[in-house]
Amino acid sequence: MSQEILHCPQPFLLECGKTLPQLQITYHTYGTLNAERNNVIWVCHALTANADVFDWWKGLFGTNFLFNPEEHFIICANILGSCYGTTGPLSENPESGEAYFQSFPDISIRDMVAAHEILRQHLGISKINILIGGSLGGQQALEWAILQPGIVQHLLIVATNAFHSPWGIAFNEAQRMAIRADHTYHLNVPDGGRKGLKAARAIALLSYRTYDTYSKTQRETDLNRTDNFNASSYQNYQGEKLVNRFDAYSYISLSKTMDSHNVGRHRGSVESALQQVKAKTLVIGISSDILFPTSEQRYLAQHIPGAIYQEIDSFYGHDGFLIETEKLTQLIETFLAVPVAK
Ligand SMILES: CC(=O)SCCNC(=O)CCNC(=O)[C@H](O)C(C)(C)COP(=O)(O)OP(=O)(O)OC[C@H]1O[C@@H](n2cnc3c(N)ncnc32)[C@H](O)[C@@H]1OP(=O)(O)O
Ligand SMILES: N[C@@H](CCO)C(=O)O
Repeated sequence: MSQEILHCPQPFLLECGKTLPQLQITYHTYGTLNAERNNVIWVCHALTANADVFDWWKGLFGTNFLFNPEEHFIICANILGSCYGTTGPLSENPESGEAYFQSFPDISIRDMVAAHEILRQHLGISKINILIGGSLGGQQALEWAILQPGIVQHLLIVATNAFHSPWGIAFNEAQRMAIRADHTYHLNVPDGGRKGLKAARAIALLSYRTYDTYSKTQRETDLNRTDNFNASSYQNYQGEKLVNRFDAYSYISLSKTMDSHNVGRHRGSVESALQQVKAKTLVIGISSDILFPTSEQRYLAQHIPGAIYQEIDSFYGHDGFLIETEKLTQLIETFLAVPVAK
């Protein structure tokens, strides 16, 4: 595995019309590009993950797993706006000499893809054999396959959508309200908004799991308890866990990126945008996903030419895309066994 940083000193024009004076992209690679240059797997990560896909998507990625460095050249870049080494709200704005914090400009999924494109060209990669992502990662992968239809050969998208739903936006807004209600967020300091972020993650967890997951994992065994329930402690623990590895400014920036995801923007319609995809596409839904319900993936498969839809029956809800790696492996292996039509 190698971790690298690409420094791009040129201004980076964003979809909103503003410009970042410079860009830094942190990325990981695993394995080596083969002589035919046809073994590239590019992973687009979700909201709070990072470039180390072997750490957060174990079971699908890693030695002895389907996507392994012996066979494949695997690339994963930290996304624009995040806090794991790529330019984001805590990066220094070279024009002011201070971190951006709330002044970080609005970014979009297309901007994230534009940053991936810079890295792809820097690495001299002309074809991506497999482009994969779940959730916000799937939104990027889909946009990329529309923007650059000639480059992606296989598109694997999980628990994602063509445009973010009012339901999803409402969840994100509730989380941003929690962060903005924390007065420290408005101080524009690196640990500003920690309490708000903790509450935001607790809200988000409700959309990543289900009634049944909570009933099973947080069930009370003490009949007489009237306070300090397991479910409460779990919400606090999960909030604290995120606060210890993420910041509120990146969180708000990335959640707004998810809200504005819409492949139809400036393309006439969502359906005609999806028609642009040339890659052989597998769309996977998760039966218990309440955040990105399976109707969204069925819609994708209906409008992406030749796409195949498969569903994972999972107990875990939306985060099943990170957990159900055996089921994902089976579906993907079967899908890849059919060669791409020439
Ligand atoms: C080093 C890193 O973390 S890098 C990871 C980067 N993060 C990502 O990429 C995001 C993607 N990952 C995720 O979202 C998650 O890790 C998932 C979905 C894969 C798994 O979720 P988890 O939070 O691990 O599982 P789950 O919801 O079952 O929670 C288990 C945790 O809650 C704790 N917990 C469970 N019940 C309770 C409770 N009642 N009270 C307090 N804590 C509790 C467990 O002890 C466990 O703690 P641990 O994470 O310290 O081991
Ligand atoms: N659990 C995921 C978000 C859901 O897509 C993450 O923290 O990145």
